[in-house]
Amino acid sequence: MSIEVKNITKFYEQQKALDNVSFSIKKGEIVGFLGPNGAGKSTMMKIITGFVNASEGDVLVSNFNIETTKIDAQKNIGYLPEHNPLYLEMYVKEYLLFNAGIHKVSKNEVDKIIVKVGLQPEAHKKINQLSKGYRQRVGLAAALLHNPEVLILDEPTTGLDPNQLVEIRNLIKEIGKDKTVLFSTHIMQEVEAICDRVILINKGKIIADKKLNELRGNQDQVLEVEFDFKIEKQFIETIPYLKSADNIHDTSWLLTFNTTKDMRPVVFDFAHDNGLKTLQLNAKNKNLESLFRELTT
Ligand SMILES: Nc1ncnc2c1ncn2[C@@H]1O[C@H](COP(=O)(O)OP(=O)(O)OP(=O)(O)O)[C@@H](O)[C@H]1O
Repeated sequence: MSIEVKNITKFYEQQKALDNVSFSIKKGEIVGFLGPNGAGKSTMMKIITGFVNASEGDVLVSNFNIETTKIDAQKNIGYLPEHNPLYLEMYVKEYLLFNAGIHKVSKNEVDKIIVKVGLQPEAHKKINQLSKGYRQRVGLAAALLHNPEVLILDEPTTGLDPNQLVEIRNLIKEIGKDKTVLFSTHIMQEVEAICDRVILINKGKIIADKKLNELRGNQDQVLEVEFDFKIEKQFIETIPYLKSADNIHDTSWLLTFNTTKDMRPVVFDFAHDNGLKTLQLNAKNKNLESLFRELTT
């Protein structure tokens, strides 16, 4: 395992920010850490990276305990904190060389990282002359310099315009091909765009830890269908996998199925075989965004 979080609880004085949180992330996974404001995402990331101590529990990064073997653990971690603290008066390359010095990384590596994160066009500028998207690239470059196995990115896309957003998401996806990545966000679409697993946290507790397709697969399938004639409910109930059928009005029905199989062709054939015409047939499934809202409110 690249990251193992075992029964972490964190108190800030009386307030419990994390409540017995456990999860593990395998080498090479990109995991979205999703939750509303104040859920405990940043606190969890600060504990994983060793900047804050837990009140209870243990974290291992690349098998090193973050509290008892902090230096070894931190060698394996690249961290982009929430507000990406950069020295704004420094030139991009100067800043990265400064970081390279701290990690005892060669100048050569700095040039490679600049190319990797697409900073070449802006590398000659001062950091305070850069757009937010390019500042994020500088933060990412600094996090990647010592070639860590694990990347912890705290809301890396917050405040970016739509173009920069797509660029940074693609970059994270690209970097994630050979790193373990945990990144936080409160945007479900972002998780869908970048990763295949999501850990959902709310009020300090993990409320879901699933592959995205499992999350989707757990949902009932809901179809809204309109026929050209009024029919009896018991007639509709002969359709397989039907969980419930609600008559919205005269000839329109809301059908809920308990299967992942696409039921639209089945409903269409049912109508055809029984001399009915299908005037409308729409999938009404909740998207993951509304599922997230349901789980966290
Ligand atoms: N240093 C601190 N002292 C006291 N309370 C804190 C401290 N840092 C965080 N908290 C509290 O702990 C809870 C979790 O905060 P945290 O920043 O971890 O949430 P988050 O999920 O990262 O939120 P956001 O999405 O808004 O960044 C919040 O109620 C917050 O007010």
